[in-house]
Amino acid sequence: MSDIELIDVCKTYKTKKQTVEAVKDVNLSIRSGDIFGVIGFSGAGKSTLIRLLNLLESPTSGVIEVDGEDITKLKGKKLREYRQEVGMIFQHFNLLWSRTVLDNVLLPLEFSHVPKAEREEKARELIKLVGLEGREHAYPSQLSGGQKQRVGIARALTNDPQILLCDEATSALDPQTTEEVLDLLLDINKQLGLTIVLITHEMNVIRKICNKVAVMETGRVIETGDTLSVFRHPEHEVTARFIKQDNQEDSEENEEAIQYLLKNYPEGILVRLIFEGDKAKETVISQVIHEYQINVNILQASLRQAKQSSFGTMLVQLTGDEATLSESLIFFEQHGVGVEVI
Ligand SMILES: Nc1ncnc2c1ncn2[C@@H]1O[C@H](COP(=O)(O)OP(=O)(O)OP(=O)(O)O)[C@@H](O)[C@H]1O
Repeated sequence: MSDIELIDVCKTYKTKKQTVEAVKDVNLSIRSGDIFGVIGFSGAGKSTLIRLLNLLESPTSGVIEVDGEDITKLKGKKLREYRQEVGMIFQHFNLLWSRTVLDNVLLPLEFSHVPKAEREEKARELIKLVGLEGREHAYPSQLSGGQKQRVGIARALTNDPQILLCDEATSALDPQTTEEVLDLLLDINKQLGLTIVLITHEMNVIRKICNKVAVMETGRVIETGDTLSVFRHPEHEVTARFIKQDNQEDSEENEEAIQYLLKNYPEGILVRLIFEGDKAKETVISQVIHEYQINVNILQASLRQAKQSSFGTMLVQLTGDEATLSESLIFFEQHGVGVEVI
């Protein structure tokens, strides 16, 4: 078990020149087994939040409870025990370059005085779990970025943590490798029942593996909820910007293509429809054609994979008289289809 509850958490840094409210009035509920993503632009307060969770920092005010216990009050043995329950992986891996894969994974086990035979067995088991069997004696410099992060993950799991914190863990990796590392994190979440809290500035990371998301801006959480519903109905402009960035990175539906479509399909309106799952869209579109005197011209369609489900976007040209077009847009929304007029 590892439910995490942040209640009115604030962290203020005071320097000679200024006071920075890095984390401000944050309330979050992270359930055991969640993959909880925190997204925000640089300076939003993500790293501070993660440092509060692993107690590298303590809050200026507020409470952080893990399974009902206020961790900010922990001292001595209890504090050490809590720290063991929390594993962490980093953007730049933080491996020791003079040690082999095996020795890097062994290090935390040496610190916690696990008997020699036992620690070697444990390290080898974890190296296998992360898919690096056979590379035990390689040095970090001989590994690819994805392999280095796998070592980071194995090392983070040595003390059987309940919580894994990921600090921009895929930001230094190419898209293909990012995909592989995210798959591994999903696997670990499922196999070991770990709660994962990750911070990122990449919305595709959130979409692919997080079931919950919180969006931060200037220290505050401005939006939070199930990933799918946040993607379908972003309430805040910052969230919409992150989603747009994700759409543009992964599909050809970029600004240039839209300009081309607007120029070549000047009649009526150009609309982006957002469907959850892949099933209902044909039905809704044929209902619209049937009920309203409009034409629907499908220009582009894509299906995006999210953790809990898939969701699709479709770029369509709708032509007909203005009042009927407006009614048809309302019909789409009433049938659970997101509508964005371009
Ligand atoms: N130790 C510190 N002393 C003073 N100010 C700090 C300290 N740590 C962070 N800050 C300030 O707090 C704010 C939030 O920083 P934080 O690093 O948590 O944001 P972030 O979202 O993680 O951004 P980035 O992705 O750039 O690290 C920033 O204005 C930062 O300058």
